Amino acid sequence: MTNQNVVTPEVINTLIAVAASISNSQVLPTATVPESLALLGGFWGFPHKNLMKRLEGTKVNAWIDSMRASSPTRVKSEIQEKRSWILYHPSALNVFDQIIYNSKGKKIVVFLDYDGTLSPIVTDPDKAFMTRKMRATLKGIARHFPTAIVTGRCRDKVYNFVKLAELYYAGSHGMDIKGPTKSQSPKKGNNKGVLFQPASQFLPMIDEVYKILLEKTNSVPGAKVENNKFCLSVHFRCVDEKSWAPLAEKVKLVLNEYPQLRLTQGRKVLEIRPAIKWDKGKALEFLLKALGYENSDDVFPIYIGDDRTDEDAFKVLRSRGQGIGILVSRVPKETDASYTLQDPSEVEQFLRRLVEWKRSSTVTPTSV
Ligand SMILES: O=P(O)(O)OC[C@H]1O[C@H](O[C@H]2O[C@H](CO)[C@@H](O)[C@H](O)[C@H]2O)[C@H](O)[C@@H](O)[C@@H]1O
Repeated sequence: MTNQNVVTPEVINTLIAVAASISNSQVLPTATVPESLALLGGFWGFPHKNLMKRLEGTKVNAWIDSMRASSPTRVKSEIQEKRSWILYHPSALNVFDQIIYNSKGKKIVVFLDYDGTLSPIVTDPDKAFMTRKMRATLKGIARHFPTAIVTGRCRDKVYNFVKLAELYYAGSHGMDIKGPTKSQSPKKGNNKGVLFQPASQFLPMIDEVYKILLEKTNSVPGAKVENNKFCLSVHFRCVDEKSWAPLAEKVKLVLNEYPQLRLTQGRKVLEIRPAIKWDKGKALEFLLKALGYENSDDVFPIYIGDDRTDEDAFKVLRSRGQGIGILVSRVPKETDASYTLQDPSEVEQFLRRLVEWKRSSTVTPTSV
């Protein structure tokens, strides 16, 4: 039995909380789903996993359908469907006490995606700032728990947004890992030296492809190519939908010359990365090992993320039967996460509760 299935007296509270969250759930706006979504045959917003596999290397039309589905803001939602999704993936805020109960006696380790989790999705990727409140909460989290940011972004860039030296950073979808440069708890081991770059041999190739993509896409208004060091992002959030197909075609043509690279999708972004067996899930495992929890039952990892790439980490937690995955989403999506939060402000609330709980449960010796 995994932690996620433990039946305790608190389960009763959980069920009450879930029932409350269902009765509070709002009816989502009526559908404006592109027809292509229906063709994808899967759940709203997330094309079915098997289908996604088939999409890699197939016709550009399939990619376009998937591009349309990559950042759904409105879904065809029957109240019943939304309710059943909430039932299977309750709000982590509503089941907070249950989560704490399940973590009893274990060391909580916190893993956080950046875009869409700690910062809201904005049109300009260079302006995806966290709020001051989020930063203060994150500082509190890092004071009490080992904490890592796991992101598709370049590690240096995400560091410039977060600016907290006490965290672990796993950039480029986990292909660029670095430990804290400042320790919050010097007594508890020192992982400052942790540095892992499993795709370092791809650096020259990524730089080369970056330059080619810049040149090939500059005729597409709104397209933006971002160099994330070991990965590249081709953003189409600001591209007219009519130009999505030509843009995807250009990217695919370039990648045909580079079979060592693969193309995946995030939220209105095409992502190019080395075709190695490394992802956010592997980064999570690597970090747990670095922290001394490789084969330990005494750890309770909490991973919060909003993107398809975060599913690799949710899957790892499920297969280890440890900790919990929390998906950040307002709409039902196919996911391996156990719980949900609606947006970065709910993520901040959840993290703040974690800090408050830790503070109140830490016994401070009274002076005589
Ligand atoms: O793993 P993540 O931290 O979620 O990073 C994934 C991508 O995030 C960024 O793009 C996304 O956020 C942008 C800012 O809100 C938004 O404009 C864009 O449409 C989103 O896809 C980042 O810019 C990418 O390089 C990352 O791959």
